[in-house]
Amino acid sequence: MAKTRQPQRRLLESFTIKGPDGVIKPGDSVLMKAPDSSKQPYVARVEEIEATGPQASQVKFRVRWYYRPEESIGGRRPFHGSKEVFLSDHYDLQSADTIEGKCYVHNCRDYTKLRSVGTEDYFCRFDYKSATGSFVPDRIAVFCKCEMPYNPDDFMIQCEDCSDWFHPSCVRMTIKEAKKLEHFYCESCVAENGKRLQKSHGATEQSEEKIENHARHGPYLAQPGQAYGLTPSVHVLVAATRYAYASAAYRLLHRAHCRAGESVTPAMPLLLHPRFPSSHAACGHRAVHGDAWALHFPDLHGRRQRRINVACRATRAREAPGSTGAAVPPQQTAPAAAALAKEAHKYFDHAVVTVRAGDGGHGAVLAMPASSPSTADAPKSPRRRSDRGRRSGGSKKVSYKRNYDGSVALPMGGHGGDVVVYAHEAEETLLRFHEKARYCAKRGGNVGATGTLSSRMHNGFAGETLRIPVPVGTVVKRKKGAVLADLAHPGDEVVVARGGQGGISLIDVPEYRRRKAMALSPNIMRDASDKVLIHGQPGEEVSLELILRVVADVGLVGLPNAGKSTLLSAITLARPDIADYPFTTLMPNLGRLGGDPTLGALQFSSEATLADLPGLIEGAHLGKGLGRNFLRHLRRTRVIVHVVDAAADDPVDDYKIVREELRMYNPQYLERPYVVVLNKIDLPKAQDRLSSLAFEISSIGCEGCDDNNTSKGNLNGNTGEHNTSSETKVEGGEKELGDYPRPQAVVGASVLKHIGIDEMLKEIRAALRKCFDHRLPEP
Ligand SMILES: Nc1nc2c(ncn2[C@@H]2O[C@H](COP(=O)(O)OP(=O)(O)OP(=O)(O)O)[C@@H](O)[C@H]2O)c(=O)[nH]1
Ligand SMILES: [Mg+2]
Repeated sequence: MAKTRQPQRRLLESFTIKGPDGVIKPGDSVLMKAPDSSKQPYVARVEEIEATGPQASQVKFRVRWYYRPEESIGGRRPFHGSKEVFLSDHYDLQSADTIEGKCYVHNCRDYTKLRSVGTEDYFCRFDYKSATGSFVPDRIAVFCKCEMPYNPDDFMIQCEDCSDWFHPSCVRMTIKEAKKLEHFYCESCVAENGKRLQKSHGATEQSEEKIENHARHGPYLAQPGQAYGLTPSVHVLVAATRYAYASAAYRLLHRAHCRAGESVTPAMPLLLHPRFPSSHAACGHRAVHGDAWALHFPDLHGRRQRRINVACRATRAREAPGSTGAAVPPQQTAPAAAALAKEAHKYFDHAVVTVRAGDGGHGAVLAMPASSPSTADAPKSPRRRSDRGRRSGGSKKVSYKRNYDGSVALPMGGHGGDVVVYAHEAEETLLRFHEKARYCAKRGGNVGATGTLSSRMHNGFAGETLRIPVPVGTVVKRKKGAVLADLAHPGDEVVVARGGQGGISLIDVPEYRRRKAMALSPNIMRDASDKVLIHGQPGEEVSLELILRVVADVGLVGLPNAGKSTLLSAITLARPDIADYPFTTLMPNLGRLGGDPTLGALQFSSEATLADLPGLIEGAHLGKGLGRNFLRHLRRTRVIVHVVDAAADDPVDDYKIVREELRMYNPQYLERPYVVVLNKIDLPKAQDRLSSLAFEISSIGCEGCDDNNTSKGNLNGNTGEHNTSSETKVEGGEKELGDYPRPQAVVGASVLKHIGIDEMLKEIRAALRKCFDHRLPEP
């Protein structure tokens, strides 16, 4: 039998087809006719050109197919571009007749730089394994807060600060609006802005630090007329970033030395408290808008005198009254004013924060694995013929996790993290919430985005709950809304924002396999609108108001310098600042009073927490001095202790001033049991008039009306209070001071010299016991 000779095969360097740019070489990309003319042509890369004869029909192309997203297992995903193709490991031999023309497959970066994208332009960023449906690389960088891989078809905007990219819809903008933007800053950069503003003053930071150090190591008594020369730029910076500092100092000056009509002069001594810069000292104080003035004080070692020119919310420059050149030039005050307007007051007991729970993680569109029995039903297409054998090889039944009803349990995106606020004993103030006012919990994890359904597939991990500690006694409420919780005890907590639910996963199956797949799971992807199901739900975002009410049984009140802090330090282990100038105490100090050993423990044990409040002055209820900010802290106290300086000019008047301020702020404070301590009786002036003072004070008030005072009063800290959203002043009661109960006791003491302490403690404990008595149910 004659042998048939195989035609000799030779490789060509190029082959020319009809049309412009018709020379095709190995490595070029080509479009190849689909068997169905209504379909898009296939894209392939030419590997070799071989010819078995001179005719065109005898030329064959060895090609490597590019897959379109629709043709891949798992199908098109939201981040796939319309011109995206994947370079597969699927090789084929195709006749030269099937080539339609040349095309260009760019890498992703070059593609995004194209000025115009023609019909023959494509891009490729993944290699694709057609047998398993896996991609190389299997992970790519994600952008935007929705954590989507980049889709070149989607318009995105870039934050000028952090350089992150965002979809306009994810930052609540339309594409049109986004295109109009000249500058864009993302939310987190805007929130950080305050800090950045300060950092931008790098050149002057050192001077500022010195000033802060100086203030921290005070107090200092400045000498008049001496100046420390800071450059003009520094003093503007001081005005811009140290508002609390400046205005607090100003207030002291004003309080101590200025009467109506007088103005601040540089000849006045000035006291600076170490805690001014970081404390709430300036809260409630409103220096005259546009005022500029000079502060004089020695440096840390007392060697040099410094002068800082400051402007308080200076919208216009004006010469400091009687100052030695303290006027702030207008061109320098303008930026300062802008910065000042942005700077918030720093209340230690009030803060507004925004919290955002984590978004739910995304589910995924999963493909049935190749080993699924239904794969055998795939239609026969010329280009898939070559790898059919490989894919249908495994007919082993795959076991999946199943729900109770027998359907396949598909993995879900992780739940977004909740936000919880809880009371923690280690926290003392809300000051840190002025530094950082936005808190975000973590989002849930996504289900593997390029996954194929397998029995080992897990749910996305749940976002961690964000737990925010606040001081015990903090009231958490929605901003301008309802109270969510009163965290009065350590460990109390409230969930303020709930994380979003994770998205579900879907099985993506072609039409011909759908019926079988439906039997497997109810989550069969039908159309593009199902995307919503796979996206995790957004986490809640709420603005919260945090209001701290000190939790104390006994409140110490009195004029500045009366000796409240000294009293606290004498009977508890607390060590508050004590000094012979007004407003030494700027924040309430707490101390724990031990139980009375003679009483035994349990309910009549007189263990109690004492709060030493900053000094009250006349007009405190209207915001004068520091007092009004702290009157709210009496809300939870059961007993009030009035500390009166018995050596003062008019102690009775001092006592009445404080009582009147309490009445004007909240008349119910006057209904609580109270003890008056006539302090400083070690001084001869006080000793001489002690008995007359005690008589006079104990006769202020009505007899007999104190029997029911504790029941009306706030025994548990809330009863009968005006429980409004913020601390509301109860305007003027009908009653006069004389209509309220008399003191439980008036005791003379010298807390400094430890005279009369025992008697004073006995009276305080008796008053506390009285409260407990009223709390007990009737026998
Ligand atoms: N002689 C005498 N001086 C006292 C006595 N108690 C307090 N002082 C002095 O009074 C001054 C003021 O004391 P503080 O305890 O700081 O007064 P305060 O009421 O807490 O003052 P503010 O915090 O400013 O409201 C200090 O110099 C104390 O030494 C006392 O019993 N006798
Ligand atoms: Mg004090």
